[in-house]
Amino acid sequence: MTSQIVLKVSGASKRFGGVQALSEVGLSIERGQVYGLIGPNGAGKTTFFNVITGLYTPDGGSFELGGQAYRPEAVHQVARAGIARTFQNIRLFAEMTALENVMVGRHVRTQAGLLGAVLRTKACRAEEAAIAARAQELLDYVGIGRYAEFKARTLSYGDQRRLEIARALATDPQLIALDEPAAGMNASEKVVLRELIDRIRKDGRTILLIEHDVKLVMGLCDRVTVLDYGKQIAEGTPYDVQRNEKVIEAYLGAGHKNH
Ligand SMILES: Nc1ncnc2c1ncn2[C@@H]1O[C@H](COP(=O)(O)OP(=O)(O)OP(=O)(O)O)[C@@H](O)[C@H]1O
Repeated sequence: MTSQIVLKVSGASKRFGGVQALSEVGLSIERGQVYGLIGPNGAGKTTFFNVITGLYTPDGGSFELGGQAYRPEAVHQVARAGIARTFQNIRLFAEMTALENVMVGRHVRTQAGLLGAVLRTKACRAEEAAIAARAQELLDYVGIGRYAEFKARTLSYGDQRRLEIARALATDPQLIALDEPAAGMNASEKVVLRELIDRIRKDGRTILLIEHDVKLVMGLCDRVTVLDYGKQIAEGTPYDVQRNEKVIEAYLGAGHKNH
């Protein structure tokens, strides 16, 4: 039976010199949930993402994905284990087309070896065609299918963010981690983004989200963890955390620049 808990993290810690960026942070995300990670600037949200996706080596903690222990030691291992992510500062291949960007994501899940690719074997060509077809489907799914042949850098900001989501979906992840997907979007782009995240959830995916737009978080998330100075100060439904005194203090307290 597949586990109902997609991601389980306990005691995740990470220190940078004198800064305890993460201090014993733990959370469990159930299949089909949209889970929010919020907190003021410098709270440790990006560090948490970087730790679970293998970009930073944690100082401590245990990590399970789909009921299996995994060690977040390298980005490609984590991608294979089943976490895909987007970045706060969009990271696309600017000179490649939208379709090619998504095809790169899909290659995580394919078999053809380097030799096959070089020799252009029949099996390899068939696989490549299937990858392209699936990539086009994903571009259609996120609403930018008509830009398949456009270079990534020529797309609008909102469309580049959608392209990153399509690329993440291409790896068929157990968990999709979105790092500030609404950053820099205007109000109408946010509405479309919200619909897209809702659709991804309805289609059975599980989503972890860092987001500063409180309205978006409160409207979309099933549960929320709040970090402050690397510590987890609250966990619960959006309704509950909004009323939590520690959370109110963290956002309103001195020393933080609020969004
Ligand atoms: N690579 C690094 N080297 C040194 N310190 C770092 C590094 N990454 C993060 N930090 C520090 O760790 C703390 C947490 O930073 P982090 O970026 O995780 O916060 P955040 O919640 O994502 O903030 P923001 O909302 O501004 O993106 C901060 O004090 C930051 O300066």
